[in-house]
Amino acid sequence: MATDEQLSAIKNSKVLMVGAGGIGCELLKTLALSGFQDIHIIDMDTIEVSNLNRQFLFRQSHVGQSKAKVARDAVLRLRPYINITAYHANVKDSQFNVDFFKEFDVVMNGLDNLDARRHVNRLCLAAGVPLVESGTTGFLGQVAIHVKGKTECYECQPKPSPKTYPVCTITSTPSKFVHCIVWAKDLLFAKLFGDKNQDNDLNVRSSDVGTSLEDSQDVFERRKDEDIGQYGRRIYDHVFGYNIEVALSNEETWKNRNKPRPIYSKDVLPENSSQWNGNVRKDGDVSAMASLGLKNPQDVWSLAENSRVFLEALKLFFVNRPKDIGNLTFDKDDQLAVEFVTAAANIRASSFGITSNSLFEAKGVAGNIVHAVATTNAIVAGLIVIEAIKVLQKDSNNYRMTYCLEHPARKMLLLPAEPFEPNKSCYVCSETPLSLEVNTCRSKLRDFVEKIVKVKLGMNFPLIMHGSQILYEVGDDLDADMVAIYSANLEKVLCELPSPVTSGTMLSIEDLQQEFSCTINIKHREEFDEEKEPDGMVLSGWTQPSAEKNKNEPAGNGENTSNALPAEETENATGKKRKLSDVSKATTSDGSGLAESGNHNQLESLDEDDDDLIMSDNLESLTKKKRPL
Ligand SMILES: Nc1ncnc2c1ncn2[C@@H]1O[C@H](COP(=O)(O)OP(=O)(O)OP(=O)(O)O)[C@@H](O)[C@H]1O
Ligand SMILES: [Zn+2]
Repeated sequence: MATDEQLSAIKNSKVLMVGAGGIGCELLKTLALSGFQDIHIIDMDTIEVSNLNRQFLFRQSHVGQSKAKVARDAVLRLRPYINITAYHANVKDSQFNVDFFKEFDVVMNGLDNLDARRHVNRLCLAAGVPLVESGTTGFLGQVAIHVKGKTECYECQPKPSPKTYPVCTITSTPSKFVHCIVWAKDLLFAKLFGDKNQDNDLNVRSSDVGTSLEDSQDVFERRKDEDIGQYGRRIYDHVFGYNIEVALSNEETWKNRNKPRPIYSKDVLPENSSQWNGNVRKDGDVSAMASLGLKNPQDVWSLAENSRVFLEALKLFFVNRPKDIGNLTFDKDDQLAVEFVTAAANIRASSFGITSNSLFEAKGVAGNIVHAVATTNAIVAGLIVIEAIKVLQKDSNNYRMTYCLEHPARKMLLLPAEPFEPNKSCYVCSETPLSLEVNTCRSKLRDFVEKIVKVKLGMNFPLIMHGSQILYEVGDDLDADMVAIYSANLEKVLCELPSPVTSGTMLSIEDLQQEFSCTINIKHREEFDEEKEPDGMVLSGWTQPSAEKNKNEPAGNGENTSNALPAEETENATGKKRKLSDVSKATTSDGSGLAESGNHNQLESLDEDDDDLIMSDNLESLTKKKRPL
C-alpha cells in the first residue's frame, strides 16, 4: 500500500515513458493503476500481429495502428479521468528536445535498441531529469536508475557490441548453422534484393580465384529476357555449385576441414519441376510455403524441399514484389524473406555437412529472437514504477538497480543492487576527452562524420569545431552558403580542411539536440590494418579496448566471447570497486555473448536494435553496501 506521501507525489507528477511495446504496455497499465495522472508516451511503431501475444493492450483489430495511441486509449478505458498524451513519433525527432524533457519529473524507458537509449540518456542528462532504464531478454530482466551526478549514466559502462563473425567464416568456411544464416541474410539476400550500392562480400573470394571480375559482377543481375525460373536456377547453381567448386580449388583451406559438396539444381530437382500457383496466405502475405503446400513451420525440409522453396521464394519476389527489389533489408516479420533465407541457409548447410533446421528455428536465429516472456516484462514494469516513485520522493538512499534472474541466486529471483557512482572517465557524463588515431592526409571529414561521430558517438545533429572555426554542422536553419561550405568540407581530407586537422588537433564535437559535447584528441597514423581496423581509424578512450589490449586477444574464430572492454575499474556508489570485465562477462544482449574484438573483418549476426541487457555475475560486489549515496 502506498503511503499518503507517495500518493501525493505520484498524483502531482508528470512522467514520460518511451516505448509502448512489451515492457511499455505493462508499464502504462501499472502507472495508471498506481495513481499516476499525467503520463506521456512516445512510440514510433505500429502494432504487428507478432506483438499481440504479450502486448496485451492491443487486439487483432489494432494491427497497423499506432502503438502509443492504442495503448493510451486502452488504458483510458481503465482510468478515464487521467491524462495520457500519446506521440506516434521517434524519440529522436527534434520536437523532443531538452526543453521538452525538462517538463517531466522522471523518464522511463521501455525501448529495444541502443541508439534510442543513448539518445534518451543524453537528453535526460542535459535536462537534469532522472531516467529509469529497463530491458528484458526472455527470463532475464534489469531495471537501472540514472540520476545525473548521483549514479552512473546509461553510457558509463560500454555496452556489448552485437556478436560478429569473421568474414572468411561466413563466406568460405561455415561450421555452424548460424554461419549459414548470416551468409543467407547478410550476403545472398542483401545481394539479390537489397541496395545494389552496398558493399557485399559475396563472391569476393570466388572472384579472387579464377573467375573474371566481370562474370562475378554480373552474375546476380537478372539478364534481359531471362525467364525467372532460369534466373533462379542460375543463381542457385552459381552460389551452391560453382562457388563451392571454386572454393574447393583452394586446397590449403581444406587441409584440416571437411570439404563442402557442390550442389547443382539439376541434381536435386528435375528440370521444369518448379511450380508456382501464386498462393497467398490468409494474412495476405505472399508465401513460397503456401504456394508449395508446405504447412508446418516446425518441419525440417529435405534438400529438395529447400531447393523448391528457394526457387519459389525468389520467383515470388520478382513476380509479386518487384518494387521491393533493390530496397530490402532482411526483416524477421517478412514471411517470404524468412522462407528464402531459411531455404538458402539449409542448402548451404547441406553442402557443408551442417544439420538443417526448420523455418521456425531458422527464423529465431535470423531474427535473433529470444522469445519474450510476458511475466518478465510485467515484473520489470513493476520495478520501474517502484524506482520512479523513489525518484519522486527524492529517496536517493534507496535507489536500486534490480536484476531479474532466471535461476534463484541466494534464493532470490530479484537481485537488487546499489547504483554505481558516475564513471569519472565516461565521455558522456564526465568531460573526459577521447582520442582518435586517423590518417589525417587520407581520411575525409565525411569518413570521420559517418564512422565516428554518427556511429560511435551516436550523434544526430553534430557540430564539429576546431578552435573557433566550425568545420561541419547539421541543422534546419543553416543558410545555403553554409550548407555549401560544409558539404565541400565533407569531401576534403582532414589535413586540407580550412582549419587543418593534424596530429595534436583537439576537435570539439557537439550535438545540438542532445546538448551533449565531447572533445577528441587527433593522432595521425599512417597505416591501418584493413581486416582489424576496417574503419581506417581507431577511437579510444572510453568506447573501445586499447590497441595494447587487442594484441593479446585470442585470434578470432568468431566464437570466443573475449570482451571488448578496457580493463578499467569503476566504483559503485557504495565505494566498492568492480572490474568492468567482471561485470560484463555475463553480459547478455540476446544471450549470445559479446563481440569478438578479433582479427578479421566481421559480419554482424545481430541487428542493431537488440536489447542490451547487462547482467552481472559478480553478485557480491553489486549488492554489498559500504557507503550510502
Ligand atoms: N527511437 C524510438 N522512438 C520511439 N519508439 C521507439 C524507438 N525505438 C524503439 N521504440 C519502441 O520501443 C518499443 C520496444 O518494444 P519491444 O521491445 O516489445 O519491441 P517490439 O518491436 O514491440 O517487439 P518485437 O521487436 O519483439 O517484434 C517498440 O514499440 C518500438 O517501437
Ligand atoms: Zn556516464
